[in-house]
Amino acid sequence: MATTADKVYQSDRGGNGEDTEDEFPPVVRSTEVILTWQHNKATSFHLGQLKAKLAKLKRELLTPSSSGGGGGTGFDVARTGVASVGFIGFPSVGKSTLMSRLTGQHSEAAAYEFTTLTTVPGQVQYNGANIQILDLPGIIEGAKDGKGRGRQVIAVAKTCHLIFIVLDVNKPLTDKRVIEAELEGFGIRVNKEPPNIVFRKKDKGGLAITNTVPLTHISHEEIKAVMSEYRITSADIAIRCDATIDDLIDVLEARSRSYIPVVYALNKIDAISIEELDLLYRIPNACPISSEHGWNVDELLEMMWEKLQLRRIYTKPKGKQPDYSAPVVLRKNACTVEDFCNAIHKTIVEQFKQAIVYGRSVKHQPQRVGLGHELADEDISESQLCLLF
Ligand SMILES: Nc1nc2c(ncn2[C@@H]2O[C@H](COP(=O)(O)OP(=O)(O)OP(=O)(O)O)[C@@H](O)[C@H]2O)c(=O)[nH]1
Ligand SMILES: [K+]
Ligand SMILES: [Mg+2]
Repeated sequence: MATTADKVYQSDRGGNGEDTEDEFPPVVRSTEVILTWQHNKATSFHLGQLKAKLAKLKRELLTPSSSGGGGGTGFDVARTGVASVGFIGFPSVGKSTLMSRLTGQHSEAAAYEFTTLTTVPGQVQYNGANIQILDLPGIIEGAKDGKGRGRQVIAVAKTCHLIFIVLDVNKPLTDKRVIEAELEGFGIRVNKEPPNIVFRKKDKGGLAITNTVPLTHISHEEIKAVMSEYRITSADIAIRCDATIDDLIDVLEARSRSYIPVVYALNKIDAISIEELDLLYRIPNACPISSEHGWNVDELLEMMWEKLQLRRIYTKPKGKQPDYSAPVVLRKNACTVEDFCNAIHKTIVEQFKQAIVYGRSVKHQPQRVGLGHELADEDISESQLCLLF
């Protein structure tokens, strides 16, 4: 009796010169399909399980208690301002030179590696907002795994609202990918939104997996494998994006993930040609600069402002013009009228009834709004006295 392999062999040889496709018996072809499918199913399950295992191990490695000093405590500094920006990069790319240039705060810069040995904080005022800048020691490849003091350095960056990845344009562009991988390995997600997956654990009822878009990267088998690795037997999993296994794991590991915007500061452009500079401008989220000469740092600050997505709220004394010189600056995820009140004084909310707001967040100019109302950038709110009526 001819085996499948025999038939494939015969078929490959093309029989009597006839069309190969026609000679292939339909029954064998469907067996082939099933075999491949079963193989993939097993592989998928395995892959899902392995990825989940790996993610769990990594998390344990990054938890300070089990890692022997993996936390950022040693390098952390007191936070000031409405947002903080951390500098990450290989040694001697010019982080400290940039720090001194942006903030006026001196941070030792020199031609030898590891000049900076601890976090150096500074501050920049931009659009009326105080923004903290953190110059950090250089990291090397393998930092996330404990090489050098990289883990403490990346742990500080993980608590920042924005990261500047500083790169030396005279070095290979592959350095960009290496640094990104270091951050990713530490649970930082670079210029990414959390995956659109709603996960709800339940006491019973098994796994209910739904998807609103076709899934091209992940099968239900893989999802089940990941869940089994996490010992989750009952849950609602609503997938609303073309998710990968890694996305699913990111949702399960949400507490150890930080979604942080990144700007690539491509430094030392004074050492390259105009043609090379042209190429650098094509890199997304990048800003070519020369820290030493102060070239294009204005554009870098503009990008910083854009990425931080801060909102300026101007106060307006009743019957007078708004005070445009000193806005109350709020972050996008904390910009309600309540946040605004708390930014002025904690006791305001207790007596609050309504606020009078002018600007893009309201339909009518002005409009009376409650504590939950979200304010937009450059809104005007009548002063605290008028909040109470
Ligand atoms: N040509 C040129 N050299 C620069 C520029 N910025 C910094 N440098 C030089 O690069 C060297 C390293 O600068 P640092 O600011 O100490 O670099 P760093 O990234 O803070 O280094 P570590 O703290 O050791 O990680 C110094 O010799 C600087 O003068 C620049 O824009 N152009
Ligand atoms: K240096
Ligand atoms: Mg330095």
